[in-house]
Amino acid sequence: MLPSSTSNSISDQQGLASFAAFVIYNIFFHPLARFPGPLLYRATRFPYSSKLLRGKLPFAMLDLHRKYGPIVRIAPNELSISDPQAWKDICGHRVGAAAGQEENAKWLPFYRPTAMPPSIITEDKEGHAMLRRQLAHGFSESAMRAQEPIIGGYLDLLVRRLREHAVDGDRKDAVTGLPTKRVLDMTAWYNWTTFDIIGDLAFGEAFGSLERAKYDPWVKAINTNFRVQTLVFASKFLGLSDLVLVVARAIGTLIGRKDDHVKRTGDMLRRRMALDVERPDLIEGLLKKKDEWSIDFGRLHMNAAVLIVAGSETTATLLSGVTYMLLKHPEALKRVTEEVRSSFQSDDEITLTSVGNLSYMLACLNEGLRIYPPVAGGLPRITPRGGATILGEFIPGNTVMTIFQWALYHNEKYWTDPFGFHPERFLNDPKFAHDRFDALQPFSFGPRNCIGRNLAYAEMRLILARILFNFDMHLVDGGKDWLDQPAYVLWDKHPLDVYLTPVER
Ligand code: HEM
Repeated sequence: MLPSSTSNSISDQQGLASFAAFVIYNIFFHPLARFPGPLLYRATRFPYSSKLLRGKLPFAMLDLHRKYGPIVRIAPNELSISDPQAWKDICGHRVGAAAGQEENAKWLPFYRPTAMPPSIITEDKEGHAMLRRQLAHGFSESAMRAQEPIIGGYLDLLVRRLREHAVDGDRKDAVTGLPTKRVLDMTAWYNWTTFDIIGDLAFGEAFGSLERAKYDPWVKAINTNFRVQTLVFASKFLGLSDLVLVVARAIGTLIGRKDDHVKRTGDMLRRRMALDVERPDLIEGLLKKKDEWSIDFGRLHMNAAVLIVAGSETTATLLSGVTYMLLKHPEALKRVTEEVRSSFQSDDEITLTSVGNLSYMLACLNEGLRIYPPVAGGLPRITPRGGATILGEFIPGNTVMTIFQWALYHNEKYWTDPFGFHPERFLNDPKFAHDRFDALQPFSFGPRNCIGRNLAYAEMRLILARILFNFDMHLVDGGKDWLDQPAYVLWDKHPLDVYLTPVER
């Protein structure tokens, strides 16, 4: 029998040899070998995983696309694709030249790195089509009109709570003699607002965050959960068993709390189901025809939870980003504030219909979506077994393909001054005539695009209009670059500290 040190060294050598063979295969013989990219990215998934874990992947993609062009091999089996046409080719409806072609499915190791039931986001084509049909009514124009009073109630509450919190009634400023201003983290306030709204629209009751001016623990856990999912996904490729262990423990502790959350949201959903009236909310479509098609409570619950996550964090992120960009650009802030204040005499004139006329504010929101897309990271798809044609190139089967929004929106090939905040680019300013507006798809594209797009725009316009109408805003730490944040799939947002001065009328 060999001594254990000798057998270890033999197995070490074997391990090394098979790793070397794996690397050589990836670089020279893999079906993606002809695609350009840095050697280390083509050879292994280490550089990708390391950037992903540090929240730097979308930024790294911009550098790679500048150097290698629109198709870059960023892992042995993955291409990053950065071109306006990519949306149609990868995510678009299978019509025209693509008619009859199979869809590029969502890449499940990324979307579901741990065992969890499927939701509308991760369902297969048939399951997705059915859920989408059932949910469509809740997101229709008429449903949104019916939801307006529900949303309006939370916006009244937001303005009231901000007026109460903007100043410290007990302390006076030594110079002005006025009550001392309080620092408000607008990121949190936007989060509380959108979570309360979507809680009501998906479960029939709010989380009570605005009322308490405090994060609900379930909401807080969502962010942690996103990061844990990223860790699990990346650590699998890195083969870091220690890290996986840490992750597993982290999940273990989370699961302890997660059981409470699952029970709580389950109870919320049961209460909503027990309501014996039709309610114009998002979940109604799934409940109404439940008897005609089979959706069990578990799937219903999962989809309600997805509505909460998809429909709140994203909208709050964009509002935080736009607020920051406006505060950094006083000219734009002045113009948008004037637009809002000259359009309305009182809060109740700010409605779904009337905010539709605020064209400069819409341009600010669109520029915000470009500079700070809420879904900054990539959402990978996989080609069908027979391959797919993307940007006129044949891509072999089982290739992972990803569009990184942040990288696509900051490439000077498609945008004039891509890092500058220029709302006028969306108002036909000739300076930006060559911009590729078709590149901008913050809500994704095709049959699996965002079903909540109109609701998101409605919320963003209503919330921003109410804030600008009621408050003057100043950044607390004017010089800090708030946009310098880690980007995973979503952003890991810093607090956005602002002073608010209520406008008296
Ligand atoms: C600025 C705000 C928003 C942004 C940027 C955004 C972005 C996106 C993106 C990029 C996707 C595609 C996900 C994928 O391909 O895997 C998506 C899907 C989805 N979003 Fe949004 N979203 C926003 C607001 C909302 C709102 C308010 C809701 C309301 C509940 C919502 C509900 C959904 C749902 C249910 C899906 C899955 C749709 C499907 O698979 O058919 N989103 N969103």
